[in-house]
Amino acid sequence: MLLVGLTGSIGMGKSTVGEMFRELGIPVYDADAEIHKLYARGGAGVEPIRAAFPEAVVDDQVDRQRLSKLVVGNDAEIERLEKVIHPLLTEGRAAFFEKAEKEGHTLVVLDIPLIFETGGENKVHKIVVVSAPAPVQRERVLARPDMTAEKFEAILARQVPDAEKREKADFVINTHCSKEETFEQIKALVEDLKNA
Ligand SMILES: CC(C)(COP(=O)(O)OP(=O)(O)OC[C@H]1O[C@@H](n2cnc3c(N)ncnc32)[C@H](O)[C@@H]1O)[C@@H](O)C(=O)NCCC(=O)NCCS
Ligand SMILES: Nc1ncnc2c1ncn2[C@@H]1O[C@H](COP(=O)(O)OP(=O)(O)OP(=O)(O)O)[C@@H](O)[C@H]1O
Repeated sequence: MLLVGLTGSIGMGKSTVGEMFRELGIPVYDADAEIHKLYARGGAGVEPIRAAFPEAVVDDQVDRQRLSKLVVGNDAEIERLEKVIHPLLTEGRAAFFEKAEKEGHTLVVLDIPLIFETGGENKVHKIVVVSAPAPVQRERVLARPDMTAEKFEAILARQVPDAEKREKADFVINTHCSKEETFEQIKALVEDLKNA
């Protein structure tokens, strides 16, 4: 089974492109959605996080904002968090692969926002990076509710730069165009990958 990593910096169109793969019948594993499930009330991550970061759990669920304040920008604390979360993610991913294999899929997509930042690039066969010019990215992100220029700059500063992602990619999807045009790029890419 061919494992394709999908990534891109904030606002570049990763979620939109992930949906396009799904529309074409390709199973997509969404790392961020899995983390949300782990952190929700009753999720498998709540008690392990409570043990490691007691202040991050409120009302029996993980408060991402609080957790973020405790770990983001502190390498040692991020590492401590990853030691708790990554084994749980690995379990869920194994279940995803098993299901896809049973259903006869030969190609799956893993939507992993921080694939380069977390060393995930060695765990997939091909990497697709979604990209658009910086001013387009900025305009998209600043249009979101609760977003400020400061917040955007802080997130950008912690992500591997777009230029470096593009360099490391096997395929770059341009999202500075209509969604129809992006969908055409995805259809062509899927044909290429299936014939690879
Ligand atoms: C730290 C958490 C709570 C922050 O959540 P929040 O919703 O506030 O923001 P988001 O997820 O977009 O992350 C914001 C920024 O935090 C930094 N960051 C988050 N996780 C990591 C990490 N594992 N390594 C390095 N930087 C990280 C990045 O700079 C990122 O851009 C969350 O990202 C988390 O639980 N991360 C641990 C799980 C993980 O390794 N995720 C990576 C994707 S698979
Ligand atoms: N051709 C295109 N392809 C993809 N997205 C597009 C395109 N044209 C406009 N957009 C818009 O750009 C925005 C990209 O948002 P999306 O949530 O897909 O990005 P993301 O990379 O997943 O962001 P984040 O990293 O914050 O999760 C959306 O509002 C989408 O409608």
